[in-house]
Amino acid sequence: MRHIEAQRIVVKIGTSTLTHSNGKLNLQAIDQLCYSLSGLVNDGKEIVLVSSGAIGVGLGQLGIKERPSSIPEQQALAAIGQTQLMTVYQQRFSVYGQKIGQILLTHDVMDYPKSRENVLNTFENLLKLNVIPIVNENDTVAVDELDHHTKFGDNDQLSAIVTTLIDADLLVMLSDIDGFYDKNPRKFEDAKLIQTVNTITDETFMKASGTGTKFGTGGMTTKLRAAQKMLTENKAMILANGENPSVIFEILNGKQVGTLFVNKH
Ligand SMILES: Nc1ncnc2c1ncn2[C@@H]1O[C@H](COP(=O)(O)OP(=O)(O)O)[C@@H](O)[C@H]1O
Ligand SMILES: N[C@@H](CCC(=O)OP(=O)(O)O)C(=O)O
Repeated sequence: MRHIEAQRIVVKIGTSTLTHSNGKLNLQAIDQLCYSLSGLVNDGKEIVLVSSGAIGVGLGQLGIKERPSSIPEQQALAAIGQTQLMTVYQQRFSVYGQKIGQILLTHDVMDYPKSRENVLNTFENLLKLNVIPIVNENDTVAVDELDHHTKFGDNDQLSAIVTTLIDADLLVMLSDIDGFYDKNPRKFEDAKLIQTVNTITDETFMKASGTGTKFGTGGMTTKLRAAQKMLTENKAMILANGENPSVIFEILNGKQVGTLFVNKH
């Protein structure tokens, strides 16, 4: 058993968990996610959801099989997919009487004190109202250019930024894999799950590689960067399989699932 005490929790869910490999929405996962998070709010927890999926859902809607490589095309798909994604969240959360709000952010939100303050105020007020803020990167304005501090398409690190900004106790990262392994389990059958990570070094990064599906973006590397930020902030992160998002209840009950990234005390 693990001792997990968390009141304010950020949950990040990736495209590969929200969509099937044919590009269609994984309604079972989405429904279970909405049910679980609503249940936690009813139990008095403060929950923020960082949800990817805009580009993946946009692809599915247009019936496009491959993710285009150009940023403008991806941005257009995100604009299409984000509204569909929020519509589905709105429908599914409302079944459980749960209200939601949308927050679109860029990675540089922490760099500008006024933006930071305004975003934080929005989060605090939504949480006070028992609303679940649903965050995604503002894909339309985010670009990967040297004159701009943002990096397009990395919600793993964005979720770590949000966790830090709102001073949450725990970041739960739901992916399409059971946790962090000593090598990529999709390539190596003998890969072993690591249950706890206390420090992240270059050696840790050597164990990580790219994405598991054609819709995921950062692979394990961006998840490790997020975990690294959490350890620097003395916060905890759990990486677990989001196939059944109700796994969050097991996590909060201290069951040994996924990989826990935490500083040694
Ligand atoms: N050491 C590792 N342990 C676990 N997964 C790894 C590792 N190295 C690479 N991966 C890959 O990272 C993938 C998860 O990242 P990604 O596809 O970006 O998912 P998401 O859409 O949830 O962000 C896994 O499916 C796996 O293929
Ligand atoms: N903002 C993008 C997601 C970027 C991203 O980090 O995706 P993922 O690797 O699936 O978590 C979108 O909504 O499609």
